[in-house]
Amino acid sequence: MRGLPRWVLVPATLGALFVVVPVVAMVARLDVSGGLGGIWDLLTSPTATDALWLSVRTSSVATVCCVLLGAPMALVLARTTFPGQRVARALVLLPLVLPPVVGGIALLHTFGRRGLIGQHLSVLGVEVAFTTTAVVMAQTFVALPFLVLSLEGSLRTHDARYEEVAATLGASPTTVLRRVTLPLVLPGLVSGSVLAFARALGEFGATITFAGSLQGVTQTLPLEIYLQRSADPDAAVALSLLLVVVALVVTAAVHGGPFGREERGDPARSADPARSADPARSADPARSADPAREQPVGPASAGRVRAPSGPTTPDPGPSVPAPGSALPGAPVHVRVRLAERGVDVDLSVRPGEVVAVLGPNGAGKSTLLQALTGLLPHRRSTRAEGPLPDELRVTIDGTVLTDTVHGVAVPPRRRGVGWLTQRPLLFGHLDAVDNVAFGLRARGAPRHRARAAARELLDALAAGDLAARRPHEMSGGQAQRVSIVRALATDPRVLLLDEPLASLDVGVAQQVRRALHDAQRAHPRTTLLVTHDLLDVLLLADRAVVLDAGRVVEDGPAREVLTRPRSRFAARLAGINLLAGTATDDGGLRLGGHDGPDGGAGSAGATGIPGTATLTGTAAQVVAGVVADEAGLVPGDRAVAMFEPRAVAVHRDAPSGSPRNAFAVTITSLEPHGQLFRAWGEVTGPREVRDAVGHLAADLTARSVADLRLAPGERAWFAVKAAEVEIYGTR
Ligand SMILES: Nc1ncnc2c1ncn2[C@@H]1O[C@H](COP(=O)(O)OP(=O)(O)OP(=O)(O)O)[C@@H](O)[C@H]1O
Repeated sequence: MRGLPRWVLVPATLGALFVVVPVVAMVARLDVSGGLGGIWDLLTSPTATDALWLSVRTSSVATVCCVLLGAPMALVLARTTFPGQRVARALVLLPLVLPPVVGGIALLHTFGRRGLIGQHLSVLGVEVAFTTTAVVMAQTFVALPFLVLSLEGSLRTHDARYEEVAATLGASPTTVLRRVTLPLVLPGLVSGSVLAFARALGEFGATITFAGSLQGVTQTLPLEIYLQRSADPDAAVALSLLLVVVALVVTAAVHGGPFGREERGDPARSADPARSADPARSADPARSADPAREQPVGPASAGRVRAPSGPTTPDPGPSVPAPGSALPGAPVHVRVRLAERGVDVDLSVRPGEVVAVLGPNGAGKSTLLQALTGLLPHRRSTRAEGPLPDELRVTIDGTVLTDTVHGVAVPPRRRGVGWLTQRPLLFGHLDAVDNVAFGLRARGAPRHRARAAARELLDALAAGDLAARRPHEMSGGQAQRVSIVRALATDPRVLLLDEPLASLDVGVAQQVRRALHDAQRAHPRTTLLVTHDLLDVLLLADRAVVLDAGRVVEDGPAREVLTRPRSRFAARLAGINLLAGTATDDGGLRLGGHDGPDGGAGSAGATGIPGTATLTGTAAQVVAGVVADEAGLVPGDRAVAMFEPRAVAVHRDAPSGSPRNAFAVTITSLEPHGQLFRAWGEVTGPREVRDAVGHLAADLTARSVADLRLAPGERAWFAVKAAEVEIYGTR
């Protein structure tokens, strides 16, 4: 009863009684005066055994027909979209709402001697109506929706990305269906089959209408019960009981068996690091951007790593070159212009380069990666769409993999692109070895060789102890490590990492980061890494690209982007305050005046005192600072002013005295930051100033927080000396 209100028991009990009492009443009605022998004679009479045997046979065949027809129907309904899909689903489920007798009439008009199809079959000497085949057809007609509904529901609750990952590992659509989709939804398929069998077993109306009632041919148990009702009511009750027992045995056997507990083999619920996730951690870059929270990763095990086998020759032998003797990865060029998603990005990546793709939610990072995997739904673009039609173009190592203008679309399995997501997406019905071997087998390697190679790779990447474990027996971090090995096993030319550490605890993330770091050192691959974590950028990336609103707003060497950010997102990630504006003629920064650091609007009037202005948050727009030597700024150039949170002094009242840059703020959050507290304040004042400054961070001691009585929602002033402000150009 945990979590449930007690009153629920009342309707639940009533419902159970509503089902059970009539069955009990029927049993009570049984005439046992002549002893059990009399009942036994009734049940074993030739008509009864014929009917039972026919029912079991036809229901079994009908169930097989339901699986053969219904499983593809469920797949199409759950995994595709097409015009009229709702109508199609309604039609498929029609037999659920139709009285069975109507179904029988419909079948008769289709397959009867003078029916739509039956008349042609008749010519060929094939009669369907009033045969055992007609019984199976009637049962299939009424039972099919049960299987489709059950399986479609199961498919929809399972993440389709398991199948997408399998495709990127090299599996053909049929292999994905056979080795991933069906095992994934097997419990749903079995439940659907049981439902279909039970429905077929009890079928009456359609059968009697379409197949008639001929003993041994079409007279199933429900028909026999109906006929006995007037001839011998006791026999009808005994046979009814028999039907109940058969239905109960079948249902109990399946539900109590290996498929009864769905979660046992359900990878969607296993090894999901999201279980231990701290959502706030990945949502706010500033929170995770604290290098003090983790120790740097060392290349300790890089030299031990051995190479994964090639995609078509899964020989587990070759060693990876020592770190430094970089195998050049493949050069990548990707162009994504999708009006629907507001994304317009053109990116080239050098061979072996690791590019961190940064940006706020909805910036277009996943879209960029999807374009590379070949999983982004698209259609061929035409010039008729306008001057800038949607366009996807992907080349890897000079080979065009996607080109919507020329209609090129190489499927994910032939791209040589490895894809790692936030969830490990390990296949729950396979152990770690078989998960890693999956890609090799999909490329034709014999099972024993693929497994041997997988074992060696797991050992090489320090995950050998997990070899025999299924995903639900692993922690989130262990599953993610196995997932990395699986992605590397097919030796992808390009590796796409879509926040693979985002849901992991700090310590676990460190292990997984180490695994990635070691693998990259041992065998450099061209890599795109989507992350919100400063450490990922610092330790894994050569270059950082910042996206905002579907555009590249910053692109440069990773360390430079973090130490000299030009976009607000990168500044926030790096824990730096960044203000955008234009250079003044005396070394200051006039806020706003151009599109802002991330392309946002902003234009400030020039009423401040250049160079030494105090920002009141209401009227002044010029920030005083020190212009970087190499900036070479001329007045009017786009520029940013940068200062560290620890350089910010916090006051409750407007500061006076020496000239300072001062900002009126409303405190939005306070969070621990190492030994200090970091206060975030939203700048108040005219829109131009708010656009140019946004949020500012200030670091202060716990004592200062207490003395100032700072709390979210309180007003305060953030002040920074001009000497602490660095000004440099943005283009
Ligand atoms: N299937 C889709 N159909 C239509 N638009 C989509 C779809 N998926 C994403 N978008 C839109 O495309 C834009 C880019 O989304 P995308 O998922 O690439 O962003 P992201 O940077 O990866 O965000 P996040 O950090 O939240 O994952 C967003 O405006 C989003 O709403």
